[in-house]
Amino acid sequence: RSRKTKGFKLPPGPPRLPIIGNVHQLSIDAWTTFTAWKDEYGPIVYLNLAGQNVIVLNTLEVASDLLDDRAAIYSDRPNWIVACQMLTEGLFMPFVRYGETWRRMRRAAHQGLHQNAVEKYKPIQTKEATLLLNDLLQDSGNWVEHVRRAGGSTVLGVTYDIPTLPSVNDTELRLIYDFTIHLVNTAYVDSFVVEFFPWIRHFPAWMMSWKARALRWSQESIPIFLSMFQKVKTDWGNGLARPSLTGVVVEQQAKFGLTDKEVAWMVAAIAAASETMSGVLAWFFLAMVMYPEVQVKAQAELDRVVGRDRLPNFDDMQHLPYIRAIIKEALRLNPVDPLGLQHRSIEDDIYKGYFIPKGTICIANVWAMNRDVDVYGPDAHLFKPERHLDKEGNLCQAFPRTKNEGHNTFGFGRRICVGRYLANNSLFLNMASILWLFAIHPPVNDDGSPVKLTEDTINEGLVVRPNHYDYIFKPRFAEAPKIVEEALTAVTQV
Ligand code: HEM
Repeated sequence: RSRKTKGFKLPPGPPRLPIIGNVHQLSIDAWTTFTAWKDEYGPIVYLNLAGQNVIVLNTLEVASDLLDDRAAIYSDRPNWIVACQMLTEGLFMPFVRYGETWRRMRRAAHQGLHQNAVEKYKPIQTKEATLLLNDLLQDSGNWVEHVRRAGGSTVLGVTYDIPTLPSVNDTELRLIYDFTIHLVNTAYVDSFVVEFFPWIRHFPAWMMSWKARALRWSQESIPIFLSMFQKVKTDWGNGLARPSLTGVVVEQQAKFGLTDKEVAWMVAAIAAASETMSGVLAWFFLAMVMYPEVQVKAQAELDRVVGRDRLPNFDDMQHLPYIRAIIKEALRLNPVDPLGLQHRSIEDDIYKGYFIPKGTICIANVWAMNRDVDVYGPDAHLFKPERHLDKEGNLCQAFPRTKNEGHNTFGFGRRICVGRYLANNSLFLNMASILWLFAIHPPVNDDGSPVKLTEDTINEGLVVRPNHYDYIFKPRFAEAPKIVEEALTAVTQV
């Protein structure tokens, strides 16, 4: 402890046990525990996880003060032994430590995904949104697979210029999906204890079945990522590739100073983000049936602006503020990542009279911030798109420090989600098109009674989704399926 920090206390927190500290108090839905602790201990809660200092940031004020305003200190990631060191060679972008390699990756990713750069991906997003409508028309019972396919196919199209993937079981989609799920599960569940007792990692693989398994699939996945990247690089060199994120990076690879292996990992991390999109759409469907008046209002806006002779498109975006407010509300009320991604501090710090030691892991309780009654009012727990609109019905920036989003679901500071513009565009076109085409009705039991809907969650590791429900999708008007069919012919001919 330096002289500067001497005499300052750690933030308050729950009592700890010897050796393990607060480890036993963590659960799969830790955001509910953290939110309860907010009332007891305040906006910053200190935990000790078997010697590791952790702070939970429960309000936007403290999270933004530290992770945004003091980003030079709070932009590192925890040094996860399994996820970072053992399985991804320290190169999986969301886990990469704050330093030169991350800076070079981030610059390259930004170049391909900033607000203007994502314009060039709109044709891919339009095609995928139309395909999704058609899939839902043909077979709405499998809406989860269709939504997952569309999200994955969009992101893989954007990253590797891969043509539309027809099935959720397509090889590339499965690879990315399995890789991410394995990574998250191995890192957070199977090998959890290694993070707190690092010497366990040296135990032989036969004593820890996850270790052999994890090393095997990691070694199998890496060459596939490299070959997907190499294909785009070769096509780009031969003038065969269409616009893609990998293409953008390959074109300026020397400028970014990234090796082939670093680009391959960076792009794989971006492709792995596709699951987030299907999670958000799952929450959107639930909101549309739990709040039918919102659905009706959105469809009135679509009828007024788009009409019933064509599908919505990106040119309609600025004229559909209510739909855009629905996107914000879907991301706010039930964030797919209720605890964001952990940051880590690289220097001792003093904040609000508390000592925050160097190396502290910072967990942003996004769920609590997005439902904070001091920010969103007493109806913070309700799905209410109007909160993002002014009296004239135009989008307004009612919630300072949320980077014009109206929520905190894309994270903070220098590590804020680099794919957020792409994600917002895809969410817009999917939500607008689905609401244009379908009236979404709540599921019913075999005896015709309504199924009880709740906001209970399923934590899949990478994303937190609602329980599965069999919604009923009915075209809103007789000509709609024909219009979708014509639009499909047009986009698949491009
Ligand atoms: C609605 C969907 C999405 C949500 C809710 C989301 C959320 C997040 C969050 C919370 C973070 C961590 C921010 C922090 O550390 O404070 C993050 C990081 C990241 N996201 Fe997203 N994301 C989404 C979609 C995407 C998409 C579509 C892509 C790629 C095209 C993407 C690529 C990334 C990458 C590469 C990082 C790591 C950034 C870094 O560590 O510097 N995300 N995302």
